[in-house]
Amino acid sequence: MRNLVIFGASNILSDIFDCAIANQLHIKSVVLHHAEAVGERDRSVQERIADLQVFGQTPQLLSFEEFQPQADELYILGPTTPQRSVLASELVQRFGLKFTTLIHPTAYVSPLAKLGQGVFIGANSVIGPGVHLDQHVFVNRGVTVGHDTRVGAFSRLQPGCNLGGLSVIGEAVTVGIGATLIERLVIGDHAFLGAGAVVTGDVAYNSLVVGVPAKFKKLVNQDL
Ligand SMILES: CC(=O)SCCNC(=O)CCNC(=O)[C@H](O)C(C)(C)COP(=O)(O)OP(=O)(O)OC[C@H]1O[C@@H](n2cnc3c(N)ncnc32)[C@H](O)[C@@H]1OP(=O)(O)O
Repeated sequence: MRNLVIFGASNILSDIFDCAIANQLHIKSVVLHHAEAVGERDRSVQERIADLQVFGQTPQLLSFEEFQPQADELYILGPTTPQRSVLASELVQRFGLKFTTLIHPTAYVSPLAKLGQGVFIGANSVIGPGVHLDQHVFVNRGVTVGHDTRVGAFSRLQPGCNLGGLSVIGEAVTVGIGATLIERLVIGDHAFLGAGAVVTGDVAYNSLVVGVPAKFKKLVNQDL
């Protein structure tokens, strides 16, 4: 069994656990690089780790300072930690880490798609031919990405969103839960497409769009 080390915690940590278990990986540790902010409707990383006991898994919780790479480990970033790109660069510079891809066995990834390092693909997602997911893209459950669409580094595709073909999605973009994008769009870096939006036109960088059809709401400053 290969050992998985996860950097950063969030509410989607359990999805990474789930995918690791489905891939028969041993979840060795969760490394926190900043204090966890647990809101009153959240569950803590300790509670999530406790859930794993029934599978005989007891990952260690480590601080960033305690982490030292060991032989036979696979690495992946947690999905929603602040400044994921800064964390990834630091891990590469300090330790020369390479990140694994983690794909749920129920997902379909076209053999004609390309995945960068650190890409996560959740259960029942479908990645079409000619798609390119750049490094550390996080694809949640039940997402479809149409043929030849490119998704930039550190972007997040939330559950059940559907992306048409031939689009170019920037870096650190969030596509909200259940959003739909028609084909041939250009979405700027750090844009946020709200839950359930139907996006029928290009979106400028740092813009939040919401609604059906999606309209500009405000500027956002997403730091993924
Ligand atoms: C497994 C999981 O749980 S994964 C979870 C994944 N989660 C998501 O995808 C959620 C995505 N988040 C959203 O869609 C949020 O509503 C956000 C990020 C767009 C809200 O952004 P905020 O900056 O907090 O905006 P705020 O809530 O103040 O709303 C601003 C305005 O936009 C409207 N608005 C916010 N979200 C939406 C939406 N999805 N669709 C339509 N209108 C919306 C609000 O009603 C408000 O309108 P008003 O100005 O007329 O009052």
